[in-house]
Amino acid sequence: MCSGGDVSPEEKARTAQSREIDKQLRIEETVASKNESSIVKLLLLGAGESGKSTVLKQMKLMNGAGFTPAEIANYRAAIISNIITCVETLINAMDALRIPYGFKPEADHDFSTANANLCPMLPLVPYDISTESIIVSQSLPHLVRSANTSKGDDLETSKKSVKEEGVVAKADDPISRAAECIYERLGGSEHQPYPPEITILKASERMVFGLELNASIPEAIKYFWADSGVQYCYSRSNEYQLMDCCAYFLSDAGKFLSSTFQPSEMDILKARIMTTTVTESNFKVDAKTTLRVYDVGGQRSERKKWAPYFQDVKAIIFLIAISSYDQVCMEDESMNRMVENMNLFASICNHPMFKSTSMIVFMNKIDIFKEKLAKSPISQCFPSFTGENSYEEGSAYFSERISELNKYPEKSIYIYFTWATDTSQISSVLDTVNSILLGNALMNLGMM
Ligand SMILES: Nc1nc2c(ncn2[C@@H]2O[C@H](COP(=O)(O)OP(=O)(O)OP(=O)(O)O)[C@@H](O)[C@H]2O)c(=O)[nH]1
Ligand SMILES: [Mg+2]
Repeated sequence: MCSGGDVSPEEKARTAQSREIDKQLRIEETVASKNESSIVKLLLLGAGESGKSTVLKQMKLMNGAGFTPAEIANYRAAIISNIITCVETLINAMDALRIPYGFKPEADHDFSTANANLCPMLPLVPYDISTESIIVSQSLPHLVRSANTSKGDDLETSKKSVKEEGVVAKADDPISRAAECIYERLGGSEHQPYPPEITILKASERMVFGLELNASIPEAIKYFWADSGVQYCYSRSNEYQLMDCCAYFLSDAGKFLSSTFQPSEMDILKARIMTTTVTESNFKVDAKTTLRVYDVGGQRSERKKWAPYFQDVKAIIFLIAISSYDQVCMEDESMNRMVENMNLFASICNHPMFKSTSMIVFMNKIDIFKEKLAKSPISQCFPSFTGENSYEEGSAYFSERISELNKYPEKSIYIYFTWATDTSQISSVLDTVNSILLGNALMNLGMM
């Protein structure tokens, strides 16, 4: 046994070395634990098609990550699929809404003229608002989606539940009635004299259409999209389920369907792929901090996958398509999309796990919202809206409706109006969000 004084120089060196290693390990542990705590976890939540994956794409672009060749190829296939789906949807909607090809909504469609010239089977009563409901219920009953859409129900609106508040009625005006009269007179869906281009599209099997890209298809789509009846049908797209990228892709289908086509960043931002798996993306924002972003599927069937990601969340960006106020849900046609958004937001915002989680709301798709306001009054679906149908008043109304859902007075809700497919608009919003999330230290890093 050696006493303290008898320690050999080798022994001393080994002890010193061992101490040094222990010290080093402690330093590494501290650094590791510091690294761990610098992961900022952010969830992108919201109903289907609200724009979550589009915001994630923008974050990737802003971070300089771009898209890999495999991703680009995947988006090219998605764009072809989006085009096919949009054409199929519109063809079906033309029959469902009873609109003939070539229909011109801007023509003189005075109801009495329409009766006299196009619909001899109908009684020749002059158009009069007081007889409107009788005429509609006798001749066009299927245009009225449900009993509570009739005009006499206005007095009842204050008693309606949240779900009933967002009732989306089918168009019921002289133009839609004139379209239907002509459609019926031409033989309904069975005997319509479809133009040859439409016949090509109707006859194309989905797979053949998608894979072979038959040379006549792009020309047929060009003709189809230019058709005034199809354009009128498109203007009523809130009455059925149509992708928001429809006009972007169909207006230049020839380019997108060409075999040499390579999608640009904008094409990829516009492409729609429904999310069915939760994805995790990490963005290094500085030497110590990583932003970990989770993108989830927003359709009802996808929401059961959300809960496992709720632990230790620093912030939630909740997306709401503000343009969806006059649309119904894809998964439940009796539910207004905006009402669905509000219910979903309330359940997330007031979840006990998110009592002190920063809640950032993106009221998204303001570009579509602005366009819609001109023809679709907010008050038709939200009778408590009594303002002017302007962007300022409409956005203030929905912003207030969202804010008042928060039941935690100590928690702030940050609301932004976004256009997720516009890189410069969303970048400036994300920069502001950056300062909320990470503080000034992480500003000017070109990422959140
Ligand atoms: N015009 C316009 N289109 C948008 C905007 N934001 C998203 N879109 C489009 O809306 C469609 C749906 O967007 P996604 O990002 O896939 O929606 P999501 O919330 O991820 O949908 P799920 O994955 O089903 O939950 C895509 O075609 C987008 O290009 C916007 O601000 N304006
Ligand atoms: Mg998605």
